[in-house]
Amino acid sequence: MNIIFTKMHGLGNDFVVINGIDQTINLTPEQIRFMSDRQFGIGFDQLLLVEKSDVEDTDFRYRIFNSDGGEVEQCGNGARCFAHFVRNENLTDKKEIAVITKNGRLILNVEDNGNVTVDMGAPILEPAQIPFIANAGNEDKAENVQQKSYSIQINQQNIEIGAVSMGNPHAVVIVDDTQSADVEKLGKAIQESSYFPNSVNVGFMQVIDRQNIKLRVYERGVGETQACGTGACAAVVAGIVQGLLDSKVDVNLLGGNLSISWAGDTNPVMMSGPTATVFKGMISL
Ligand SMILES: N[C@@H](CCC[C@H](N)C(=O)O)C(=O)O
Repeated sequence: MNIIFTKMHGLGNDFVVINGIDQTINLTPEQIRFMSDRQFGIGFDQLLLVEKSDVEDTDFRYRIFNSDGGEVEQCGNGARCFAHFVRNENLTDKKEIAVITKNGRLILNVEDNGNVTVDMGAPILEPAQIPFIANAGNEDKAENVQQKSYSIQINQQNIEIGAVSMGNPHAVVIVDDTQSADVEKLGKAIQESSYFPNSVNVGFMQVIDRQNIKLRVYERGVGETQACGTGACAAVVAGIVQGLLDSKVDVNLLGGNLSISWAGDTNPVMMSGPTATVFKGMISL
């Protein structure tokens, strides 16, 4: 099988994007893992598959696979790349594009300056829906009820986290300095803990001031990436809930900056940022 793909990235979070409307694509997790390999394959953090939508008032279906081959609910940087991809492939000429993901509906807006603003929907803070088990392994502790932050036990240490779903699960740890944070060791330990039954993306946030944060993210199914769009949204939501941030925040990730805003409650989180197309290619499987 020959597959035509486009390599894209959003702030260095890189993707292989495949037009599954003009090509018949059925990939196994093994094939995705092979393609994601940076030595033996193409190399990417996520594979994005564009399909026709069977949902009313929605232009496309947008499927997301991590480099470990697992299909996931949401990808913020990917959504921005997706918007440019469907326009570049002449699949649409719309500037406002509605897509359905495993998690629900997203609205993408291609701005005149080329940036894409995504309505990421309202964040979910209710533990059971993230899913997050606040009292895992210690059922006599406080119940699994919504709090501003939670203390969890990781490697015999108490770690304070914010827990947020942006369609996919996120834990947010506040650190003094993202540069010296033990992103891989702590990220992996939180991911593997019984607090998050579906695993979790772990963000390490340094609050610079009320409108600026630095963020590194250890992603589920990938490891540390240069940027994570849903991670940026989750970190800003966690910071706002804890009273540390204003409603509009610049998020400085390893690969560059995203602008995130949230007016609280059931309002949607808005994410704005750039995308880039790197090359087009064909792979034979
Ligand atoms: N890089 C993404 C998130 C991709 C999915 C994530 N690794 C998960 O498993 O939930 C983004 O930009 O949001």
